[in-house]
Amino acid sequence: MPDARLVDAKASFTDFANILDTRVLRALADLGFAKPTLVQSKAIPLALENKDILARARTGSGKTAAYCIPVVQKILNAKSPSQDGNSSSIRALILVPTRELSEQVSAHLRGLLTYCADEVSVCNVCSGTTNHLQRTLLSDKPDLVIATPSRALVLLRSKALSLASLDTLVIDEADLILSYGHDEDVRHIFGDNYLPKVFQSFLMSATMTEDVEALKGLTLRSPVILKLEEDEDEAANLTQYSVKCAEVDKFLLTYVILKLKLIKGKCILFVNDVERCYRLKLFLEQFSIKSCVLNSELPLNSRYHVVQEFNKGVYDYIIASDEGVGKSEQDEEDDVAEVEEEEEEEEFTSTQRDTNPTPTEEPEAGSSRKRKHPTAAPSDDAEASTSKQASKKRKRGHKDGDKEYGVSRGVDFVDVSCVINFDLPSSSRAYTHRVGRTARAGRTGMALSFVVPSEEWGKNKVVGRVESTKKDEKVFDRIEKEQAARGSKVKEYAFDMKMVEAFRYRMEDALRAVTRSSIKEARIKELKTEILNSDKLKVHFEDNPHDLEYLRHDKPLHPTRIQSHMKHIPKYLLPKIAAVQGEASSSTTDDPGARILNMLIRILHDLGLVHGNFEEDNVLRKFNQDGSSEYRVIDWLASYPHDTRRLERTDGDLDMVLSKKSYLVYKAYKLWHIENDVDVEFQPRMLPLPNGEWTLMLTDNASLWAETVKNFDEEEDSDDYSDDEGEDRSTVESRR
Ligand SMILES: Nc1ncnc2c1ncn2[C@@H]1O[C@H](COP(=O)(O)OP(=O)(O)OP(=O)(O)O)[C@@H](O)[C@H]1O
Repeated sequence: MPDARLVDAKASFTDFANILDTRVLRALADLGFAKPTLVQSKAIPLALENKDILARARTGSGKTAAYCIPVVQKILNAKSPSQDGNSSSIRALILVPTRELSEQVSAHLRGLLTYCADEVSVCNVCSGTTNHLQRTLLSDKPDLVIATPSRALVLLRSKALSLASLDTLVIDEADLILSYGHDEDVRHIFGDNYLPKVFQSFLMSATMTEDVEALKGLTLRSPVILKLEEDEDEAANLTQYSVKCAEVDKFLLTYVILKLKLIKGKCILFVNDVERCYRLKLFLEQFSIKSCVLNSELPLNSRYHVVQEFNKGVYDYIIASDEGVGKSEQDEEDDVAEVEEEEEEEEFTSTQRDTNPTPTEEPEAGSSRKRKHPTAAPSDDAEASTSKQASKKRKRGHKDGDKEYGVSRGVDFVDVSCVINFDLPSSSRAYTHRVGRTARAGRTGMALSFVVPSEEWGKNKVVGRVESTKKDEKVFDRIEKEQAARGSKVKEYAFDMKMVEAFRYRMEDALRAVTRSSIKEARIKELKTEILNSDKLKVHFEDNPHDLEYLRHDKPLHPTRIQSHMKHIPKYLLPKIAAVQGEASSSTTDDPGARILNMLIRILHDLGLVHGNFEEDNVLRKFNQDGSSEYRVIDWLASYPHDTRRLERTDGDLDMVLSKKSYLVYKAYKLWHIENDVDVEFQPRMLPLPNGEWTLMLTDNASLWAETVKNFDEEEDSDDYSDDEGEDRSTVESRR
């Protein structure tokens, strides 16, 4: 459900019963769409009056349905018996900037068409199917085609796609479509006589940019402009922070944030290129922090699957790169700055200049009904500036990889708690879209951006010179200004650097292990795996969709040595548990609940004091990795009052008993871990030992537990609690 402030509280979809087909209304109800969002309630009736529409509404405001609903309805109207419109033709074209978005729009349309799929056919020509299949599908003249501009142009040129009967054209994410390098393609689509003279157009955009202005001139006639401005309150769901730090400190802070779970929930970490994706993934792997990568190199199916699974909650961390786009936008913003400078110079030298520029937002009612020809000569300064920038942009050409990849824009990531701009994007527009992946659908969210000060740039030998962060300060200035104009503030985040510093040694150790060759190796390995997943297994997964759950994208790549001790945070690095410090005073309390609680915290504390070699893998640390688990244990024990007696009884001999228990718990954990090669999410349980004591069990594996208990007698008298992984392994081997 989108943000309540974006929903039209006074309206309901049933209010549209006179203009929308009952099958569409039913599908909307199934999708859980009860009330339209503001952009939907405004756009749908106007669109069904055949008006051209330019809608500017913030990310996550429901723009997709705002155009999909009327487009579907128009097709149903056209095909209704009264219109005698059963002849097949392509009636609507939806242009999107990325293949990710084409998938998302298709999925939304599939939902909308649940009850009329026989009547309205849809073809997504970016879906990764073969050219041959696409041509066959298009020869059947689907009612609705979804494409990126470049894909559409290829098909138009080869005559596989004909738009002669087009009724509706939608350009979604209009502010992005040119920045994905589609500008030439768009100009050809509009300029090479592929489109009929009359059709209805929609331009949907999160921001109003010069690209949108350019498209507006190309495609809209007397449009209705829906501008759903954000006010301060609307932006309040998103809290934005920045940290000025050296390149290497980004790794340090990310390690601390993720390992200590300072952020709860799902997180997208944006980096600026593919290599950085793997560098960060391998770095986190050193600490057994699992993550998936998303970048333009990966096959479309894998990318799509990662997003789906992330949305379902299978993964917590995605490291995404949006390499191509920000660059061109940075150039564009730099160009604007350059052009502005040039103009300032001109202004300075020329007294002839018109000092009253025409207002940018004109009432549209009286404007010409003709669509502007794309090659028309620029008529004013603004267009001259635009064309200067456009020509600069064109000169730069495209990037390698899938230029139609893009996850920072438009993709509906669900329930993301935090966006970390590990690398600051290179434009303020890219920033807006990246942070728009959180605080969606009425939820709160946080964005944290690392900004490398110019005097720190290029100083670290291990991470080298990271070109993309060279202009961080300049870009950040723009970001701050743009956010301020939207009524939002990017606050400075103050980390407790004293606490963080303690982690530096480990961070540096991990960073050194992530060498260039290991990154290269990981990149190739991942690509191979994903291509295999994508192609060879595609058929299998189509037949057995449930098996997809076994296809994981967050497996460790392990091209570099993993140091097992890095997996855990040593006790001395952990923030102190407040209750332990206060135990003396609270132990005298009369409140039995508080006493139990206090004692348990003491026990957990003491569990951290097991003999020397256990330091690296002790149980308390494991608890602390999951910030809430000590409280889970406490909650659990509080609901078992009979344990209290036992614990009180053992209180006098606490150290001895707990050392033994710690050993068993540790042993169980180690065996489980080695056997399964997984990081277990522990659900602590209190279980009886053969000697009548109780201990914490950290695994649900019953046979493993039985094994541990069976060995208990043999080990009972042994003082050797040495941390010998070899011994653990052989125990596992012998059990096999
Ligand atoms: N009327 C509605 N009722 C309930 N949920 C809705 C409604 N409209 C849209 N949503 C949901 O809100 C989320 C955001 O919608 P959508 O992706 O269309 O936003 P958007 O404006 O296109 O955002 P962006 O600019 O980032 O692409 C989606 O999960 C969508 O299913």
